[in-house]
Parts: sequence; C-alpha cells; structure tokens
Amino acid sequence: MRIAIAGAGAMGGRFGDMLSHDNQEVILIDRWEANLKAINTRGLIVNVSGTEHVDQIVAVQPAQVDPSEHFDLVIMFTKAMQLDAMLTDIKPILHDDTMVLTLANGIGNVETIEKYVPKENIIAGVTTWSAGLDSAGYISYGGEGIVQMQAVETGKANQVDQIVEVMNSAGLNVTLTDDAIEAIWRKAALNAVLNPLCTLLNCNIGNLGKTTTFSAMMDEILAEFQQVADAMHVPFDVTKTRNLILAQLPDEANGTHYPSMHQDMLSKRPTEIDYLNGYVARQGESRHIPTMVNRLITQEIHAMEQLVQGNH
Ligand SMILES: NC(=O)C1=CN([C@@H]2O[C@H](COP(=O)(O)OP(=O)(O)OC[C@H]3O[C@@H](n4cnc5c(N)ncnc54)[C@H](OP(=O)(O)O)[C@@H]3O)[C@@H](O)[C@H]2O)C=CC1
Ligand SMILES: CC(C)(CO)C(=O)C(=O)O
Repeated sequence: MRIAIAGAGAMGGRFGDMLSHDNQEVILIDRWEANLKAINTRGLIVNVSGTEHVDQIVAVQPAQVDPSEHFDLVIMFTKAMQLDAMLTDIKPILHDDTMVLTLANGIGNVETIEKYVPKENIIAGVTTWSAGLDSAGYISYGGEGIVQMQAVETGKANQVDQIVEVMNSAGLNVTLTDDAIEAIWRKAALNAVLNPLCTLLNCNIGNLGKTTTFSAMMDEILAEFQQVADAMHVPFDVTKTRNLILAQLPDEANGTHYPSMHQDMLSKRPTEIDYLNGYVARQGESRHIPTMVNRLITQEIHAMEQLVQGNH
C-alpha cells in the first residue's frame, strides 16, 4: 500500500517506521527542513526501548511531492495547530481515491480535514501508541498501544478494511469503532488529564499515577468533561475514560513516557492545550457551565509556554 505520512515528528516517525518495516511503501512529508535533511542524509534513527536501528525512509517537503502521485492512504500526524497548513500544502495529492486518516490528539481535527476532503474519504481515530522526538531525524519509542478508528461516512468500506489489514499487519493493533466521536472525546480527556499534569509536575505518566492526589485531580478534570459533553450531546462515559487513563500507567503501557505536551514544552514549542482542556473550558463558558479546573490548567500551561519561550 502506498502511504504518505504528513508530519514526520515522533508519531509520524513511529508509524512510518512500523509500516515501512512491514514492507509498505511509505514516504514522510514535513516542512521542517532540518528533519528532512537528517532523515535523507543518514536515515531516520529509531531508538526502540534502548536499541537503535536506522530506517532508510524517504522524507520530502510538501512541494516536492508530484501532484500526479496517488497514495492509497495519507496519515495526518502534525500537531493540531499545524493541521490546516499541512492540508493546504498537500491538497494536490488528496485525490478521490486517497483515504485520509487522522489520529492526532484534540477535538476539532475532523472538522478541519472536512474542509479539504470528502467525508467518505476521512477516517477519524485515536491512538495510545506513543513516541518521542529526540532531535531532527531521531525518534524513540517503546511500550504498546492501540488504534481505534471509524470512517466519517460509509461508502469506502473496502478501502477502510484494507487499511485496517495493512496497519494490523504492521502491529498497530487497530480496531474499528462505531463511535469515533466518543473515542476522540475519551482520548482528549485522557490527554487533558495526563499531558498538562505531567508537564506542570515535570514527571512521566507512571510517576504521576503514583501520587496520592492523582485520582482526585483526574476526577475534577473529567467531571467538567462530562458536563460539557452532556450539554453538547456527545456520548462520554467517565468510567471508560478513567479506565483508559489508568491503563496507561504501567511501564509496559505508557508509564515511562513523557506525554507529547511535556516534550513540546521542553522543545519550547506551542502545545495543544487549546484543543484539549482549553476546548472544554471554552465550550463550558459559552454554555454557562463551570469549567474552572480546565480553564485554570489551560492558563497555567499558556503561562508556562510564555516563560519557557521567554515571552514574558
Ligand atoms: N508523541 C506522542 O507520544 C503522541 C502524540 N500524539 C499526537 O500526535 C500528533 C503528532 O504528535 P507528535 O508526533 O508528538 O508531534 P511532533 O511535534 O513530534 O511532530 C509534529 C510536527 O511538528 C513539527 N516539528 C516538530 N519539532 C519541530 C521543530 N523542532 N522545528 C520545527 N518543526 C517541528 C514538524 O512539522 P512541521 O514540518 O510542520 O514543522 C513535525 O512533523 C499530535 O496531535 C499529538 O498530540 C498522539 C499520541 C501520542
Ligand atoms: C502517549 C499519550 C497517550 C500520553 O498522553 C499521548 O497521547 C501523548 O503523549 O500525547
């Protein structure tokens, strides 16, 4: 299967590495020139639980992709705030026979893609796989994860089934769900708990889970998600969400992982807080639903962004 991964950072690199190792035709698309140069010069260096290998995978600028090229699948793996720009850049290769999969964190990504791609060509999903971007052309990963996804509209079932088969052959643990919106909200809530708390407390997921106040902090954040989801008529099961969060704590899951938001803060790069806690805080405020916890967390992360970036 011909696959283009738009966004060659930590997750784009991990998925590209796993798919290319399963003999799929994969290219990485990215605008970050230093990343492209490193990958095309020496290969993508991949550190898997301490053991390195080099993946000779092609990485190109969006403008370098021949518009006549047809990819069976494009996986969007930019950060949420880069998604619109990347879609504009790669629009020439978004043909009628190209499926577009989004596994990025945050709420609102599907709506952004719908501006560029017919709904029946969009597959929306979430993933608990993790990866770190150590430097340009160098990623590290470990642990296990899952992918849950669903076509936004029916009509391309055969293509979706082929994509599930290819991704599972690469070991990506993919299942189809009948409610991607619920899965996206559940993952966003997971990220709204783990990502900012690990970033503010400077700890990995496992150590956060060992604190005596973790459970109370999780429940405060999730209670506001539940109220806003109810008001927006979005199915949200706080117990399933709690269980998914707790399942990340063991080392063999994501316990040793510093969430992507922590990595962004270390790299002095913008975080996705506005697509997580910030999204729920805004939606709550517009409906006169108290969302003080998520609003304060959002403000704290933005303040931290300004401090680490020197914009204060
Ligand atoms: N990391 C993780 O463990 C997980 C992440 N996710 C989600 O997946 C999506 C992608 O995340 P992730 O792969 O971690 O993101 P990364 O920040 O690692 O990479 C995404 C893109 O950011 C840009 N970028 C990264 N670093 C730099 C830099 N130093 N200078 C310039 N550009 C840079 C590149 O795009 P560009 O060329 O446009 O600059 C890159 O393709 C996000 O929505 C994230 O929340 C989901 C599950 C786990
Ligand atoms: C790995 C995981 C699940 C932890 O929140 C994630 O989604 C991230 O790092 O952004």
